[in-house]
Amino acid sequence: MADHLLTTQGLTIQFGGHVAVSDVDFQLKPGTFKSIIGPNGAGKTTFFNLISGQLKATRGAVFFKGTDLTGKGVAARARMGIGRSFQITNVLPSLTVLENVRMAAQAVSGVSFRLFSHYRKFSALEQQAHELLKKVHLDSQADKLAKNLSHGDKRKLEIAILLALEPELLLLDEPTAGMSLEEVPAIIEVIRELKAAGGQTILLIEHKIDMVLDLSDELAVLFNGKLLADGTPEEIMNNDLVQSAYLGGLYDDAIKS
Ligand SMILES: Nc1ncnc2c1ncn2[C@@H]1O[C@H](COP(=O)(O)OP(=O)(O)OP(=O)(O)O)[C@@H](O)[C@H]1O
Repeated sequence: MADHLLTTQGLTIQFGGHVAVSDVDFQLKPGTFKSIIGPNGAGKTTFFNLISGQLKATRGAVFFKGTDLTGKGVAARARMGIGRSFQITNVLPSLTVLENVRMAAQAVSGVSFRLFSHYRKFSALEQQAHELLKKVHLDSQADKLAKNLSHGDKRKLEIAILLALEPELLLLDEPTAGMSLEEVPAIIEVIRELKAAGGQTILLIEHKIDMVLDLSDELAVLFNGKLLADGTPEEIMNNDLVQSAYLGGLYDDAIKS
């Protein structure tokens, strides 16, 4: 376990009679880009919610850097370095793009509003926010109100806000969800550059199989809440169990999206 950034052991959650995540043993090495694939309802988002603390496991445990996260809430897990995006965008609409990121950077730096009036600290945070906006190709829109961004740009802003929280592990839940086809390449490029920069270990949920194969070092397949397979993209694509149980559906999803 020591070599892994994230481990789950027997991770299970039951909603009434339905087991949404079932006895999942999962490992993620630091620096890896791993994607979780699986058909609609397979348990992917629920698995993320169990890692980030939005949901409590019925059984089993999540370990982050060797620490058992049982009993730790969302905020404690975020402070430990787990940053998570959602399928729905999560930005403050009436603030500017820059303010959204600066507020997140401020929260991490612990600079209070009283001290915030201190010009040097303020400008350092603004500088940091601009750097983060550059990483997601949004710096030219820094002064725009977040609500006036396109959907695709809101998703980029959300990633910049997450990066401001300096996560070691980035959980990206379908970053292309709801995007127009024209918007997709830009977000893929942002994620590709994040991977190349190497600052974070990234776990991605995504239905777009081309994107997953293009970016991922490893793939995990969830099916009916169970971890069906885990390995390199090549191993997964050649896995008979995955082929017979799942890949038909995956391609159908990829074509529809
Ligand atoms: N809070 C909840 N209460 C009851 N059932 C839930 C809850 N959250 C998820 N489920 C159920 O758990 C199963 C897994 O859902 P989940 O959203 O994790 O799937 P998914 O693989 O992320 O699907 P998608 O690709 O469509 O986002 C589904 O059957 C879903 O209806």
